[in-house]
Amino acid sequence: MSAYKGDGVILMEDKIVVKNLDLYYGDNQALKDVSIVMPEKSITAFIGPSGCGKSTFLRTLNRMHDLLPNVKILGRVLIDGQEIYSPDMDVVQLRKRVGMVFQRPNPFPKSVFENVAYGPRIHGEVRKHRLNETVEQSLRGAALWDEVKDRLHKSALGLSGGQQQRLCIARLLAVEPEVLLMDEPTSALDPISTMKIEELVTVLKQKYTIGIVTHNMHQASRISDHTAFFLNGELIEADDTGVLFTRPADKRTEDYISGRFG
Ligand SMILES: Nc1ncnc2c1ncn2[C@@H]1O[C@H](COP(=O)(O)OP(=O)(O)OP(=O)(O)O)[C@@H](O)[C@H]1O
Repeated sequence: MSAYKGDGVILMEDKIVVKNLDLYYGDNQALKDVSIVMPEKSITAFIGPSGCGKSTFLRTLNRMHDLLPNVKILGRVLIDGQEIYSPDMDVVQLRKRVGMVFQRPNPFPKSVFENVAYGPRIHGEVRKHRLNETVEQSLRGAALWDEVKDRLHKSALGLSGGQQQRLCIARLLAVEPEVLLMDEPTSALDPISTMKIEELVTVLKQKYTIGIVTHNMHQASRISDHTAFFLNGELIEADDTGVLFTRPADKRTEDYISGRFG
């Protein structure tokens, strides 16, 4: 993996290609000329000190900023070669293809079943047997089925934090996404729940392209294939995780991963 520079050839296995991306919140530039590729069916971790733009970057990949006023975005984001900021992009379809989970699990105050069935329903599925199948497959896919199969019609808010986070992942899987974005998905969880999510993520990469923001460098080195280091809105370095953590090319990366700042 490399930080994408210039107009080179886009490889088939590059699911996401970002070129010269700038993002401004009003006058504050939060992303500066970011160019990177995210290879298909692999995990890319985004690391860097607080406020360096990791979450902002992740949110550009499914146009989450569309919902905020005063945000200006320049540059290009391509998914499967398609410009996601093109005016004819269907944003509802984009968010189905590129799903996101957040730091705090946010299930709806509905049953486990209804949480997972929600997405397929809003995309038009009404057949009961199809919904049942999708809910079961998605919960299995999120390694949650065995824990909830006897309480499908009870409130999702009665689940533990770790179970709620896996439910949020099941909710994404139910609409058959291609890319899963995770913004510090384990930072509110205990070590056992964290381990279960980490195991799950490494299984999910067989089918999905995954981007994960983490403050935990052990986590990044344990689970990711590629790591990107951000500082003050700039992408300083992106490389295979093994390389970035052992032979970083930039002194600032080395200082960060060795704990000298951040
Ligand atoms: N909705 C917003 N409106 C205005 N400025 C914002 C908004 N969200 C983030 N910022 C600013 O953009 C910069 C990058 O923030 P961002 O949350 O992307 O960083 P981060 O690396 O994810 O931080 P953390 O690790 O603390 O979550 C910061 O200066 C932040 O204050």
